[in-house]
Amino acid sequence: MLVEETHLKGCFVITPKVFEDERGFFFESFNTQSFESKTGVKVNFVQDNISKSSKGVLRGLHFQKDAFAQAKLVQVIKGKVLDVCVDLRKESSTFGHYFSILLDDLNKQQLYVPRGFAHGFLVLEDDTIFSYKCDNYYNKAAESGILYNDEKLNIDWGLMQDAFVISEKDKCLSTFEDFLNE
Ligand SMILES: Cc1cn([C@H]2C[C@H](O)[C@@H](COP(=O)(O)OP(=O)(O)O[C@H]3O[C@H](C)C(=O)[C@H](O)[C@H]3O)O2)c(=O)[nH]c1=O
Repeated sequence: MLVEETHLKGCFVITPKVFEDERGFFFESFNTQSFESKTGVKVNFVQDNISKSSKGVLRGLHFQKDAFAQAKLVQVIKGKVLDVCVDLRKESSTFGHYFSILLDDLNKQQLYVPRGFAHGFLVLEDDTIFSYKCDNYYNKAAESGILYNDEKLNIDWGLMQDAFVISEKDKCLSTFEDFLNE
């Protein structure tokens, strides 16, 4: 597997080694030993999530607060997304900066999003299945987030601006300014 650190420290793009033959393909979607040796990050994932979305759905930007913060290893099982993570670590030199990447079932790439980040994705193909591992349990009371189109974050979501499908909850998320003043 190839591991490349992004410009956001601790956030990695992982390209697994895929074994293809006349039957199809095989790859290790996670291996603790390989992950830790290549990233230098010790992680203990405790929860796996899967969501299915239609084209145009935008989920995020989400994070869990404080002790309930989650690191995530995200990937697309079927379809394609523009995946985005935002550095919300106030001591970080890239605080407020984001990284985006196209994840799909062809490149089979994964993104490791450390604790202290907001995460979201825009779905670019119908019936996209998104799967991710979390290193902390879901805690509804600790859920928080930032508006996907926050002016200060200025995330480039591409050309589909008017066709997004967004939950009422996500439409009411905080601005980055509000997050700063919390
Ligand atoms: C996240 C989560 C949700 N739920 C329940 C709560 C709701 O009744 C239902 C749908 O939740 P929500 O609308 O928050 O799902 P997403 O919008 O896909 O949220 C996720 O989307 C972005 C991209 C993320 O990175 C987060 O992991 C996560 O917040 O599942 C659970 O039971 N467990 C969970 O871990």
